[in-house]
Amino acid sequence: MSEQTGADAARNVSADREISADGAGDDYEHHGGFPVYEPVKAGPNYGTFVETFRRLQDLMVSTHAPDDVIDRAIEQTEALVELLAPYEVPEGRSPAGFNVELPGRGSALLLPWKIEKFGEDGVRERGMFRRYHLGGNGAAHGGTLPLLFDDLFGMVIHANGRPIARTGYLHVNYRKITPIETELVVDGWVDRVEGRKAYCKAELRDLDGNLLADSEALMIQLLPGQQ
Ligand SMILES: CCCCCCCC(=O)SCCNC(=O)CCNC(=O)[C@H](O)C(C)(C)COP(=O)(O)OP(=O)(O)OC[C@H]1O[C@@H](n2cnc3c(N)ncnc32)[C@H](O)[C@@H]1OP(=O)(O)O
Repeated sequence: MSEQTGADAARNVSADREISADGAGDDYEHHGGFPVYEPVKAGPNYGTFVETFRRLQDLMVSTHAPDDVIDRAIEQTEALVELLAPYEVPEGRSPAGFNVELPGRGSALLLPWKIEKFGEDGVRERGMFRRYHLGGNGAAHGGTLPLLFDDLFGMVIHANGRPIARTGYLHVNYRKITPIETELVVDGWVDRVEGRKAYCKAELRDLDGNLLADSEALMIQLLPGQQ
């Protein structure tokens, strides 16, 4: 059995399919009208940076601080904005989203889940919905599940060796309450392919194997030039 972790496998697949900056030697149809991205490697403390912000996001929605504390928080946040703003870069040049060994690949937008398996037969991720993702009464906000599934399906397409695709539709069945702050597992795979259309499926389960939600999506391969 391979000792490769899911993140290793994801990194290796990306490296195998790495393409030169001008796209030379690459089947252009592989990436439709997408620019050619070179993965941007995160520095050693980037994961801590993102995790600290995630903690801040949790606190943003779970505190009721006095006005003077809010005033100090504004000051300190403004100082952070001033610190980071000079380093703003165009799409594709930030480590956010490119680092498969980090939860949510290092993007604060994505759910902080880690890749456990990354193969042609599917992708598995493990993680939690956090306080930031609360909908009501202990359950994850219903809008956060499509985010998890949609990003997973993008990975499923990549892991399956298919050209870049966009989501045509995404359907979610909410079967049971999805709790926050509880470790969960999601599995996604390509169910069938019809030309440009890949029909994908996914299941979100708790660690007792209970099905919390499942999803089906149509991922449509981009044509050359399609954004
Ligand atoms: C860096 C990696 C990015 C990874 C992306 C991650 C996933 C995402 O979140 S993508 C963002 C969300 N999705 C979008 O914004 C997509 C917006 N839509 C589009 O851009 C276009 O509709 C696009 C490109 C998907 C397809 O357009 P187009 O090439 O004109 O395809 P079109 O001819 O209409 O449809 C192709 C086939 O799919 C079918 N189809 C298209 N949409 C649907 C739908 N919603 N339901 C059912 N079938 C559909 C069509 O009927 C057609 O089938 P057939 O070939 O059998 O006749």
